[in-house]
Amino acid sequence: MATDFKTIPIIDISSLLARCEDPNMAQDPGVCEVVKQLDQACREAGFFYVKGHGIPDSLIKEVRNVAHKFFNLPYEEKLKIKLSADAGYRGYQRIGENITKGTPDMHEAIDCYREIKSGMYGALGKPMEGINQWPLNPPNVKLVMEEYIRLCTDLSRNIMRGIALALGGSIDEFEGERAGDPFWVLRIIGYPEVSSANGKDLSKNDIGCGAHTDYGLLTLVNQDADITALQVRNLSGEWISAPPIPGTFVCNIGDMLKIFSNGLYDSTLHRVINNSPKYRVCVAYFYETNYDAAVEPLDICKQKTGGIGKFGKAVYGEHLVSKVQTNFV
Ligand SMILES: N=C(N)NCCCC[C@H](N)C(=O)O
Ligand SMILES: O=C(O)CCC(=O)C(=O)O
Ligand SMILES: [Fe+2]
Repeated sequence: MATDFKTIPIIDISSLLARCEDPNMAQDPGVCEVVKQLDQACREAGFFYVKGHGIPDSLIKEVRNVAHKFFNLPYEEKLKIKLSADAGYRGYQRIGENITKGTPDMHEAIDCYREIKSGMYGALGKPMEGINQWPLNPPNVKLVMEEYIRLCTDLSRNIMRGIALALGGSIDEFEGERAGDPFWVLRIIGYPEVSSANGKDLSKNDIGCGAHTDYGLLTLVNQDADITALQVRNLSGEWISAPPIPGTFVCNIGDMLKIFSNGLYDSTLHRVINNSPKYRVCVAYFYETNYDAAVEPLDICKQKTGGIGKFGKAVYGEHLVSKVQTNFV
């Protein structure tokens, strides 16, 4: 984030999506307009809303609906899919189990990752090996989430095509060894409401998720309507709210895109505070590079930023593992 933005822009990406399979898409005026807006949003805020994304609203709501049903179950039921290092950090974490910068977060969640078959990435992949622990109750979670992940993956790939053009690259800049085989992460998150009964007190700000950046390329946030809780930090340190807007996802840039773009785009700090009297659900989908991608500034981005690489090479899988290994109590 390079500016004191006060609001988060809304970008209608329908004309980008309509041309995404066209090899001459970069010449299309409608695509050019979306690309221009993406570039501005990524430079200024690192956050934007996408509308015209094509994912059915019924599925977006169903995803949050099954999440509410799961979090409403008794603790013993939720513990049946408890997260552990042995399960590849997949599964359910209770409120306070996730830690951000040393402070327990006031959220519970189910973490899911693209599956890694045993030995697939050698020692690099080992900590994340495991199969996802989908709840059996409510019964349709796996089915709904797998369909949702499929659509979010397609959508993200297409947004990344627009971002590739925005950076002055070719449309397939983030294909192949970079992100042709994207690793994805799904976090199904619940933030308790404000009430003295669960230890939350109106007079203090309990942090649902402390200030952090996301780890990969792009995040798609599907948040409950009517509760404003997500906040994004601008250059002077003010927290700008990202309220839910019907028909949109909140979309933000992760650490790997910051490196690829040589800092032209930043992975903006954000946090979550649910000060409402209602339990809040958010389902965050993270589109990441190939698990074993070696990420370094793109030449086209170095040229735009003084010619010198500002970041060394990072291996995405190492970055992810260093995070998950310190994220839990
Ligand atoms: N995969 C992602 N981005 N997860 C976001 C969780 C952020 C909080 C985490 N404890 C942290 O400190 O990173
Ligand atoms: O709950 C939200 O709105 C965002 C959650 C988030 O930032 C994350 O899980 O990385
Ligand atoms: Fe985040």
